[in-house]
Amino acid sequence: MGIVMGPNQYGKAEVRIVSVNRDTPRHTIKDLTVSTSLRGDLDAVHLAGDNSKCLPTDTQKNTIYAFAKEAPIGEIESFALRLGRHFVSTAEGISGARILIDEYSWERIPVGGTGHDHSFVRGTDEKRTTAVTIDGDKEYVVSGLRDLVVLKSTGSEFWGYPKDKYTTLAETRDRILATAVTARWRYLHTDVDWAKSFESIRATMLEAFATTHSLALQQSLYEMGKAALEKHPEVAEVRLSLPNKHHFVVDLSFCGLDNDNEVFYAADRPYGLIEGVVTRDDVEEAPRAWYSLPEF
Ligand SMILES: O=c1[nH]c(=O)c2[nH]c(=O)[nH]c2[nH]1
Repeated sequence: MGIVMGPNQYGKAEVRIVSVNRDTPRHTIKDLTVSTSLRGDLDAVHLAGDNSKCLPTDTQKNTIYAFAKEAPIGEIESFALRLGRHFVSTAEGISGARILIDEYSWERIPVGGTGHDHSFVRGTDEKRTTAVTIDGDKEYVVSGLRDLVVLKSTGSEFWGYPKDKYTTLAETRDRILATAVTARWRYLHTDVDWAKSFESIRATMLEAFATTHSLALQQSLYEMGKAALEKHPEVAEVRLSLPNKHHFVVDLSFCGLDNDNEVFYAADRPYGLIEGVVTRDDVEEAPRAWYSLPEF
């Protein structure tokens, strides 16, 4: 019997970077959290502490900052591909890289018609995300979003489920349906207008959430993924993680009042967690694209 080193990766996690484009007096900003992970011939550092092929995580961090200065960051997918390709092509023994980026939204402070030139207000909590994986000569881009909070005040039912001696939930033909969408979708190639594709997939999933008369959050999940795939041939699969943000009708009978789905108690936990993969049935699976990704 022997003991061997299994799969591993290493890098700098959660590098915070804010980049200001000052080319004109009307500045633009990018606010990102970037994580790098390198993979490859790393037995020596694990087995013997031999660092000769261990590009320091500190250098990885510096590379992120330098790359942001050497050329415009652009879309997060392009920046992640630039970084990943750099590490794999220049670092000895490194054959793979995973670059994770979360982008935070800033909006111009609404001063004058088009907003202030260099003053911004943090947008919503929603993050745009990408996870780029380079594995030898293969490249995978999985983009998405997190914390997109949505709610339907009607158009949602939940009934017809099995009952047993532990069941207390009442069937409902009308309830609030609310969730914070985490979605990631895998692109089939890298020849993509990343910003346009992101905006359209987001809008398509929102429309599907709104227009689906939901008999279960699971059904809404499927409809959201399906709508995105139908409209976006460049996408192979969509993975969704949807916490069911329960809203309970408050019993106002103690003071003789009816409550016709007007006053709710918004519970923060526990919550149902509805997760699923919506995929084309004619594409190859890509487990490497998803390996060790948060939430999936
Ligand atoms: O849309 C729902 N799906 C469930 O699986 C579930 N379970 C539950 O208690 N409420 C709900 N709602």
